[in-house]
Amino acid sequence: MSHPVPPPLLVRGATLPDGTRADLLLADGRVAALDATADAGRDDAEVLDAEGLVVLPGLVDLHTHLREPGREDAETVATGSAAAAAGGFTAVLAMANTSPVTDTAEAAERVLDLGRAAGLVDVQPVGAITRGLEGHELAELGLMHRSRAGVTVFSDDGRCVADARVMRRALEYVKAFGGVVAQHAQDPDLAGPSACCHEGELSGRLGLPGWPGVAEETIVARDVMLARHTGSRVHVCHVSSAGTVEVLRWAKAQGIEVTAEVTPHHLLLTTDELVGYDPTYKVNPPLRPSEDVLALRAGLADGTIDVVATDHAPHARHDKEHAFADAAFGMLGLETALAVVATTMVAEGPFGWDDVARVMSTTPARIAGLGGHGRPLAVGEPANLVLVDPTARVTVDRDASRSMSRNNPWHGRTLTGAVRATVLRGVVTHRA
Ligand SMILES: NC(=O)N[C@@H](CC(=O)O)C(=O)O
Ligand SMILES: [Zn+2]
Ligand SMILES: [Zn+2]
Repeated sequence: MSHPVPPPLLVRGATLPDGTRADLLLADGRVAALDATADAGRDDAEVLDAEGLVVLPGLVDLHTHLREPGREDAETVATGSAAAAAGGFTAVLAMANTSPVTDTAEAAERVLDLGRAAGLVDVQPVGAITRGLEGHELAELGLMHRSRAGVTVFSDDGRCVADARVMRRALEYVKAFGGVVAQHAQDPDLAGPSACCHEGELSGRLGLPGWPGVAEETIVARDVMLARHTGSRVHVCHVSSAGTVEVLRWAKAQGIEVTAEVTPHHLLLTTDELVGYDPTYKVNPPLRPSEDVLALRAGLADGTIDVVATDHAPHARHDKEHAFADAAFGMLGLETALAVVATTMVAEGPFGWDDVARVMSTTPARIAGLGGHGRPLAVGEPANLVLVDPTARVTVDRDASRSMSRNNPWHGRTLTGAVRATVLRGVVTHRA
């Protein structure tokens, strides 16, 4: 595909993640100059005033549900890409639980092409681990990897690969080409088919069937041992419990190849949200008590949890607006992720912006093997970046979303930090 060459862009007066100030000249899709006088001799450059703004490498989301094909009433690749760009992302991994499931090379290439047609972020398909997400027969892992889509991340997300033998085979298979198996850790026997929130005192009071953190922890414990046994890489999706953080800490100390993500909602929201039975807060894994939230923040701060991933999960009104027990699981996340991380980990936490760049760009790009993303802001690197106003206070309005769906748990909340511009290969994909 041929792209028109974007005009040169001068990002003036930005603060780099390490706190230093610089001008960045972007030309031919790359960082052409980076210093205090980058504008010298480039009168043709369009100027982006970045005074007071932090510049980060474009964000990379390891866990996005774009719903196309199959549920274009909830989201399309185009609307999800627009939401991603508005959230500061330049690349997203599109989960495989679409209809049909992304379990063939053709299906993966179709998602890749839809992403290219939308043109706002790089959409990298995740391949299913098993055919139809059924948990039994391995999908075409090798063919998906060798296809134009170059799939390296495989996940049955939405469902847990409960059969240890299947998980072992998947790990062995992807090892040959350096792939990674991303697990939705939820033991179906321990969690039960109707579980819809955290199992605890509150679920009893509300009369809702719950599932305990141990249903996640036992799967993660099993999977890290399978990763050790096979010498392959496992990634744990949306960690929600303190016990899982302990398992991960132990596994990493052993040198086991495991990485893990936490979602913005699990970093800030707790079971307290459930008292009003609002299905917006129904999500898998469920919101947990504040002890878990604090352990997740500590795990992210000390590197036990590697990345923040959104698990952006749009749902149409007719799937979400039901009694709590009957509503779909999942909540939006792309447009608010950076602000939630800025609020919980920077404004009220131990993170610098270099840490944000690490957990939302550099490390997710490395886990997914996305060469052109998560690169340092340096001369010669692809011009993928986001400009952030670090002190802006923004009250979230779900109706201002680019997503087609409205299941936004942050509606009406005021967060610190706002995305002002997103740039993909030198082209502005979002400006606010
Ligand atoms: N997180 C959710 O509650 N739902 C996700 C599936 C998933 O991430 O497990 C979805 O596809 O809607
Ligand atoms: Zn999941
Ligand atoms: Zn998910």
